[in-house]
Amino acid sequence: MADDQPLLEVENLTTTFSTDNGTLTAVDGVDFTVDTGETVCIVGESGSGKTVATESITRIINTPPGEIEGTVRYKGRDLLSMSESELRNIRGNDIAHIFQNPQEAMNHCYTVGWQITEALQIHQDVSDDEARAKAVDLMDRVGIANASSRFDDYPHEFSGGQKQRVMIAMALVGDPDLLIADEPTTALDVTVQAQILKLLDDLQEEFEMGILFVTHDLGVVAEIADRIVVMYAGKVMERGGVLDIFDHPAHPYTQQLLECLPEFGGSGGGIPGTLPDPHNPPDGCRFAPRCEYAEEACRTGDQPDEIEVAPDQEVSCVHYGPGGNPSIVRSEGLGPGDETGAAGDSEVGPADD
Ligand SMILES: Nc1ncnc2c1ncn2[C@@H]1O[C@H](COP(=O)(O)OP(=O)(O)OP(=O)(O)O)[C@@H](O)[C@H]1O
Ligand code: NI
Repeated sequence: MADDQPLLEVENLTTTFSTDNGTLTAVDGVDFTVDTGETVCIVGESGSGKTVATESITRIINTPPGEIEGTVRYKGRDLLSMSESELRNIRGNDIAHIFQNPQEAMNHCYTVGWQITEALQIHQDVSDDEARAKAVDLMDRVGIANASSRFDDYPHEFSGGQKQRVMIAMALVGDPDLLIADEPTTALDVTVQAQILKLLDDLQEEFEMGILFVTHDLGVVAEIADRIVVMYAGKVMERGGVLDIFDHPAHPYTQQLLECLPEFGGSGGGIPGTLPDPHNPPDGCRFAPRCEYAEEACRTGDQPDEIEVAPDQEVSCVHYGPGGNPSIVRSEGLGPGDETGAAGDSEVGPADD
């Protein structure tokens, strides 16, 4: 792999579904990259297209009714034009997924150890004894205490956090270079959530994985992200390094997401209003109907091209574009020194490590 080539490179990804009410565009021309060893978080409200975008990468969404277009390169190889059998080889081995509900992903009728062993033997030609030893080792590495004695326990004998640890162990069997994690801690209580995030962070270092992490929770993002991609209604609104986005969010949507956080003086509630109908999105910026700064220019044409507003920080907003006046948005946005609590000195701010 060339040094300058990202581990994962997604270009103009567009995923549509045919429904009884016509065609719905869940992901609409999205670009992003993930490098080895970095964590990229896709954030946005429910229905933004985060899951569909990540599940389009390895084509685990059903087509039909879905249809995926664009380019998805993994180590330079285009996954979208790959045969199903080649792709099956990539899934699990090179790219692993973990999901929100470990409950649903597990088989209740088999022991946890058996399930990890089974996953191992799909990927590696190892004897039963070797597979068992490796499974116990993996259980140990994901922090399951007394792994060898827990091997023959059934899923219901594990707590929610332990089940997610088991799912992570199963994801690691093929020694993946990219881990796609879709809200893996959302179903867990806050303490367990923090433990799982720490585990992923440790494993990332150990296994040198890139992580593509989906969440609607900016508190989680602050903990783990290197870079953030903010999605809204199938489009990318803003992207940048986590410190930059928390310190000086440029898009009004990003600003509002941050302002909702209790740590930033918000109520913890959501942004007023709802997402547009994905069958019939509005002209112009998708967020314009809910944006307090929206002007006529925001409601015409397509989603604005992304403009660089700081090194490696880009925003899709008319106010930053040609003829726009960024101070309209910036002046009332969160920024360093803002009295409601700038990211830099708030507890939710990302730890710089
Ligand atoms: N199989 C499907 N058929 C039709 N529409 C779908 C399908 N899967 C997803 N969608 C639609 O695509 C859009 C994006 O959904 P997606 O699940 O990606 O959102 P999300 O950002 O992951 O939200 P959440 O935070 O709730 O998980 C939504 O409007 C959703 O209803
Ligand atoms: Ni989702």
